[in-house]
Amino acid sequence: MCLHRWEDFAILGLSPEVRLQRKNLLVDNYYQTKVTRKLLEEKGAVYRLGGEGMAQQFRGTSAKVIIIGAGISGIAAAKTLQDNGVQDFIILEGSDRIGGRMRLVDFGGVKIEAGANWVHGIRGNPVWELAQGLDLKGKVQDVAKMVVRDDDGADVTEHAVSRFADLQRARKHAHAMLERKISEDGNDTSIRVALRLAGWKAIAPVDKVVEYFSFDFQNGATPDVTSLLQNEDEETLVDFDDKEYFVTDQRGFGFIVEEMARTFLDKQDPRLQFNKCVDEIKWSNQGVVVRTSDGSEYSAEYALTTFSLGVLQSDHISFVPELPDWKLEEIYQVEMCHYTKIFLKFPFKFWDGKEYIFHAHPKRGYYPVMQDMEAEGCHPPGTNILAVTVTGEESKRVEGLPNSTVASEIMEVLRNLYGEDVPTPVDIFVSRWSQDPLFLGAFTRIPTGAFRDGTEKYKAPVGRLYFGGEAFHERYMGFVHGGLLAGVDKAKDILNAIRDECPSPSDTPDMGKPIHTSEEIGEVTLTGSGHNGPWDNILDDVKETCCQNATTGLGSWSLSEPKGLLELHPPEWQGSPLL
Ligand SMILES: Cc1cc2nc3c(=O)[nH]c(=O)nc-3n(C[C@H](O)[C@H](O)[C@H](O)COP(=O)(O)OP(=O)(O)OC[C@H]3O[C@@H](n4cnc5c(N)ncnc54)[C@H](O)[C@@H]3O)c2cc1C
Repeated sequence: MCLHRWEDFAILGLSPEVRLQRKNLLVDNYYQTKVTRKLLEEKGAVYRLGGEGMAQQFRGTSAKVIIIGAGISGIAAAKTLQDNGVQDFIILEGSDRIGGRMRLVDFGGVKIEAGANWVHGIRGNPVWELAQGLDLKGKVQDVAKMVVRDDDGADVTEHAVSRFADLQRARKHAHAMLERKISEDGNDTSIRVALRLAGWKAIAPVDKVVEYFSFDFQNGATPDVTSLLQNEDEETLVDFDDKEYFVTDQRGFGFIVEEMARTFLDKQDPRLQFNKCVDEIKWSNQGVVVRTSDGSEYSAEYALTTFSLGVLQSDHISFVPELPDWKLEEIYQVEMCHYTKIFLKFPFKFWDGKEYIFHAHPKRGYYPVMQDMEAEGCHPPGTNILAVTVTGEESKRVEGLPNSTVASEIMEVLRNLYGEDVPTPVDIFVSRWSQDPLFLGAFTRIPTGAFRDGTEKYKAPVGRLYFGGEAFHERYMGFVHGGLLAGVDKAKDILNAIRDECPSPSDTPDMGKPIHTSEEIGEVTLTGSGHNGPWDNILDDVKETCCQNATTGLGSWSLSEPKGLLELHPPEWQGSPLL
């Protein structure tokens, strides 16, 4: 950290009793952190977080960086910091596990995925590389292995296949329209408008389910409210490929996050703290103070949130001061979609042995997509589990119902499709992401007209508070790979900011001459309020820290203690250990 102004010192541990005075100073960052931690953790010293009038009486833990959330984004961010020499971070996770929206659940004798299940796009997808590295079992889905049944159970697959082809043609027209719009005015419209102009109408139940599978099942929302400019480009398809790998590995999709964490976090690593639900974030240009619902406080020079967009848009977190208008505008122009996965266990299997069973119901989106969980390459025969997905408004409705009602609604559908002999399920699981306060929805989606001004502001931090998580990846929003890459990118932004604080002498022409002598660096004077009371101990701590620095090769610091003043004479400039 370069200390330029008097206020900058406040973050180091200022209190009315302690003064840290500046004299042309450039202090080793590692050293400062240690002193600050000692002041705060061991002595419980009260200090002010400086800057913009944000005075804060603080009792808590401090670190260089706080990461909020231990989903794939938070864990990837922490690993990126660690790999680049920043080990002084704390991860605060509201639940008692890592993985976030990658969650394995015991159900009906096997383990099923309550959240993310597919690696979307294989070639070049970093998530695929991680999955391959762990030999994660699963299968590339083959949508051709489908059956489409109308609400009376009649097999209408042939007709549906021709309508899939019609929709594909309409999408090509829509894509041409998208290119034209980009080159002409850049004005957005909905996918619905583009499809209609291309001659596609979804009136018949078969058309509705064909369209549903092509859009809602992927985006979690209808074409009516989905951006043509942002969605029809389908970056994931373009950058990777159209293969979809359905993970059935009994270690779970989230195993990739667990394994990533294992590479840099010890089993009981105190840097990863569970059941720490953040409810307040104070931010400024000097640092961040985070409060959790159990009353604990954490301060850091930088913080990264990886909340889902649903959480960010809720009133569960208070930002102090309120986020600026430009940031709120960016956050509220995108939306959290709703996506519910339902698993039913039956005493025996009675449904079509196809990967996908589509239900063409007059009401669009009414239990429309089912999956045989013992199709080839999935779970073993005899598992007798059927998966059903609902999205959007239906998802919200279904998540508000008790399991018994959801089961009866699905039973009615199944008895229409397969006859009255269909047995009653022995168990049911309904994911309820939209009702879980740690998620409040499934994933981010982009409505029509979002990002008219580009995504720069969306990506930007406020003060020293950075925004990660899948919602903040400009290309792969909504996906596991978006979460992963957003975590890595934001951690790199923080690393860059740390580097910019204390550029090494060689690359800071504006610092004038290289800093090499203690005289040029200056000195820090820590003045106690006398030699009685706790400040004696703090001075001892400072001495101890300096000695530690010396033994860890960070340079030797000379100490003198004339008349209640402790003068620290920095050693020859070594560069930050973080760089
Ligand atoms: C049903 C469903 C199906 C999906 N299917 C796929 C799929 O097949 N393929 C795909 O690529 N993507 C899919 N996704 C999206 C994918 O799961 C996410 O994009 C990805 O997991 C997001 O990771 P993240 O780290 O950004 O966020 P999260 O996984 O949400 O991690 C954020 C973490 O923050 C924690 N947290 C939240 N609030 C607080 C708080 N106040 N204090 C402290 N901690 C807090 C949460 O507990 C969580 O652990 C699906 C999502 C859902 C819900």
